[in-house]
Amino acid sequence: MSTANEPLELEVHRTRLLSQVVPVTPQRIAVAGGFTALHGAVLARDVASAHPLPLWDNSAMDGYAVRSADVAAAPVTLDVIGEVPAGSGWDPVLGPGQCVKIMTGAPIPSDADAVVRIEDTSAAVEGWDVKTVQVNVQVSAGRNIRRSGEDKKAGEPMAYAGEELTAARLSALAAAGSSTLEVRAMPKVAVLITGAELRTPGLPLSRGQVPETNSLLMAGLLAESGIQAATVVHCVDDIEAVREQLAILGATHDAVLSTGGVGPGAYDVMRQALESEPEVQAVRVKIRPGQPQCAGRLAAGAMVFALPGNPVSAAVSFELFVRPCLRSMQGHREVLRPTLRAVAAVGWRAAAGRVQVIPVVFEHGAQLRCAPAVQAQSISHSVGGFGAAQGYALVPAGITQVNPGDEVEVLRMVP
Ligand SMILES: Nc1nc2c(c(=O)[nH]1)N[C@H]1C(S)=C(S)[C@@H](COP(=O)(O)OP(=O)(O)OC[C@H]3O[C@@H](n4cnc5c(N)ncnc54)[C@H](O)[C@@H]3O)O[C@H]1N2
Ligand code: MOO
Repeated sequence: MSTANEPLELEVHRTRLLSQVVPVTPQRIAVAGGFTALHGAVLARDVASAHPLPLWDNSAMDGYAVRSADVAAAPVTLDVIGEVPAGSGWDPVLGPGQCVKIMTGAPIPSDADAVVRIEDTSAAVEGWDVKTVQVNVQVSAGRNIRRSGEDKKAGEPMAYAGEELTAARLSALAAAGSSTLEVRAMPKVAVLITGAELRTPGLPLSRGQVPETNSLLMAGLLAESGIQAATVVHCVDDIEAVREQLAILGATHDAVLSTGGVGPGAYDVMRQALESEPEVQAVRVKIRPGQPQCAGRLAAGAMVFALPGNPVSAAVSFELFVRPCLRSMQGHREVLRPTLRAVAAVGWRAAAGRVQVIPVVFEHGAQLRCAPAVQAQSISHSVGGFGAAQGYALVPAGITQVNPGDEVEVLRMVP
């Protein structure tokens, strides 16, 4: 493990980690029956439309497909020679004064050039079983017709490598004729928890013991990033036991996240277990909270992110370093969450000399406002106040004080 003597800028540490990312191998998945594998996955290739959208000129309304010239003198009565329901391939020949019933989405007969809505007609009998129909309005050519290719042309780019298959994008590609898609799946992630003071939540606590909550935190943050934690392991505070776990998890996962044990203390086993790893760096980052970080690539293969144990420090580290790397592994074009501007509803002390990453709650109104969810002087351990946080304010290193009304940059995690 290499150790940086000087504290690193946030971007320097993040850029170095991103340079160590190896993207997950792409897979080709059939769209039919492939929803679970495809939804939320990231395209590994650009995709173009296989056919025009809509496929053919079709009706936008339930009504009658007519020759517009026949209804120029409306009201007029037309002969109804048949019906084109959705899904029908029938292309009836229409003579002068003839029309067909047509349903929304059905192909327009080649001889018709407009559709009259059923509301604009009167039939001799109730319902659709009619031989003649009176058309009460004029329609111009093209009225109520959805043209082939007006949405997307055949061969038009539909989506690009690095874009996520949202519900909208996945259904668009299926509509445009994709039968298989080449995607990168979610990385397989393990969570490794150390700390002799930790007890399963709900168990009685002796003096010095605390509920183990970082596994819930990490699994939850992963889930909120679209990734299911594949494995959660609780390991005793023993260097050899931790090394053994790192070797097992590192060979079977794409990434291993741990919390705790990266400080300089004698019991900080994670840092000590990683000392033998040549591609892992121990650094102090110029942020507060989240200064001590050990991260890089394990000899076993996976990337490792050994995050500080303080819960808010671990959550901040996840947001700033882990999430971007996991998104990069998945091939996401955008790995960073976009920042917004918000107005500080109250003032607080910043972390002069370091970027302060302070959990905030948002107030909605004419402008986005934010207020700290925890005390600015003691962010890292304040798991209680953090529970209400909806995002973070990022206060630059040069600032010592945020005043009410100041604009700050924020990351918004909860809508
Ligand atoms: N002498 C120094 N001490 C510390 C320094 C330093 O530079 N010199 N840095 C401080 C900073 S900053 C941080 S951050 C922490 C990093 O500590 P560790 O990563 O070694 O974390 P632990 O000591 O294991 O735990 C810290 C804190 O978090 C609680 N914790 C840990 N794991 C969990 C969990 N799974 N669930 C709930 N809570 C957890 C733990 O009980 C401690 O309270 O070091 C400072 N010290
Ligand atoms: O830098 Mo540590 O992560 O605040 O408490």
